[in-house]
Amino acid sequence: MEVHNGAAISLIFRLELNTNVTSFARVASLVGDNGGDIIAVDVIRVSKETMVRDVTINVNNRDHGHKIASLLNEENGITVVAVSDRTFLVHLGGKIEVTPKLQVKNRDDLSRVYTPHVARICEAIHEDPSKAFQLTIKRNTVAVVSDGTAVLGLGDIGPRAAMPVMEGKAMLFKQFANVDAFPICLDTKDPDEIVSIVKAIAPAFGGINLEDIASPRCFYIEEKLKQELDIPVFHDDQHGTAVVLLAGLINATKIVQKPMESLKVVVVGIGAAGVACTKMMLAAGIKNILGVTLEGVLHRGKTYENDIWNWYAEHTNPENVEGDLASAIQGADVFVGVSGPGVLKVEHIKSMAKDPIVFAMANPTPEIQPELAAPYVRVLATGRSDYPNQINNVLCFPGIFKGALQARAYTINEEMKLAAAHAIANSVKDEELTEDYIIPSVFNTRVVKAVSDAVAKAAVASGVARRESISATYNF
Ligand SMILES: NC(=O)c1ccc[n+]([C@@H]2O[C@H](COP(=O)([O-])OP(=O)(O)OC[C@H]3O[C@@H](n4cnc5c(N)ncnc54)[C@H](O)[C@@H]3O)[C@@H](O)[C@H]2O)c1
Ligand SMILES: O=C(O)C[C@H](O)C(=O)O
Ligand SMILES: [Mg+2]
Repeated sequence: MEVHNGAAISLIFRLELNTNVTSFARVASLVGDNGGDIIAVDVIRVSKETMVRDVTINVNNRDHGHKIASLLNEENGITVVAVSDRTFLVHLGGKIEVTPKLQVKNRDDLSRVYTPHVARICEAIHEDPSKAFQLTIKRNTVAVVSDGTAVLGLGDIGPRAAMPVMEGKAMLFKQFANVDAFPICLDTKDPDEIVSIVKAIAPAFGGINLEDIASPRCFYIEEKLKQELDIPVFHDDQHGTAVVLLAGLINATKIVQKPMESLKVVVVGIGAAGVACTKMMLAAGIKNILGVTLEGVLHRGKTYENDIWNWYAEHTNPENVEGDLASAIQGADVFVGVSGPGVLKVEHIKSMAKDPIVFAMANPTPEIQPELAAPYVRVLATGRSDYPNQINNVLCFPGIFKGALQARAYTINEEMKLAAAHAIANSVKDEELTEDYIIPSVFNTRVVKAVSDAVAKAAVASGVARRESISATYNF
């Protein structure tokens, strides 16, 4: 079986065929024989002797694409005019734009949306700042803030390179929950500076979604902002991931018929996601959790430079196991990977308890390739959309913010996160539940509605809502 490290790349080859010399069938066989997968063909131009076609071909990686391009070019009667990567094409000029809600058609309209009449709106908000929720975009707008230090599993690639991910998150906020979101990538890694910038931009927003900020700084930044702001501040890589992980685990344990409290769980990568997932699992009643870092299993008897690891060692690993992943994973029921590619080996899985549950959630390349793990596991999930069971925070952040905004919540608290996790888990009905369907699809529109309703209700019940009469509107 072909094992690839990334998702298949879709390339559009613009080919000019000399129809006196060759035919399209020759292209198809050359591509097919060399492992390419033709998924679409468009005719661009036809003349007496030539035909120009755009042929969309899925290849394994860039080298594979280059190889197919040279083979086609070497063939008599075929000229490769251009090759475009479809993923780059969808990113040209960015992925989002600002669209006005109404048209300014005449001077009268202009005087209302802008000077002079807008001044009355400004004064009304000046007199009563809570009116910002009624009279500005604040009520439905979230800032997606990153410093580019932990972008997916790519690491510290900087604020410019982080933008495509943040634009993607903004797109998903809009498409799935009709929440407007702005990507804001900051050219600073100074935690206090980040806090003060986010605080300063907060008036425009109803919520702050922190994204891809490396640990341990992310904990300080989030805590400080939560203290300073009266709108929800939510580090997606921590809490969004933890919510979806818990949802997946609730359903996976139904399949293997093991009670939560009995589970032994190994978490690899004790950063933002790993810490939050662990806290969520502890809250769900799991007692035996072991955290594995590059230095080995976190245990008591050692003082770590990273303070959160000292907390971790205190609150997990009841038997105070030492050593590496191989020793930690013996007899484990669940593997949770939020680290990087290639961490988990088949040998590790073979040493797990019966019916192993493996959640290899590193992006874009999981801790083990699903094709390698599949024969040895009972339930397998990744963070990616191209395999079954996508455990990804996209199942949480649109709905949890929608619910929080709907309730005009001050914060997103534990009750709201738990409500979101159960709403996601319950979106898969018992009769639908299988090893390959423990978590609903991102495209299941029931999920956002279920999550936002449950979260808004939990906000009211836990006393953090500014608005108690909640009726959501969904424009999809
Ligand atoms: N599927 C999802 O929804 C989801 C959500 C959040 C994060 N993630 C993924 O989880 C990973 C971590 O993200 P984060 O935000 O927690 O980043 P982070 O930088 O806060 O933490 C990553 C941690 O993993 C550790 N690590 C890296 N390689 C390791 C290895 N081989 N063994 C042990 N530890 C290792 C790092 O030292 C660091 O402590 C990334 O790949 C990210 O894409 C997935
Ligand atoms: O961006 C994603 O796909 C999930 C998560 O936020 C991550 O950082 O990997
Ligand atoms: Mg992220």
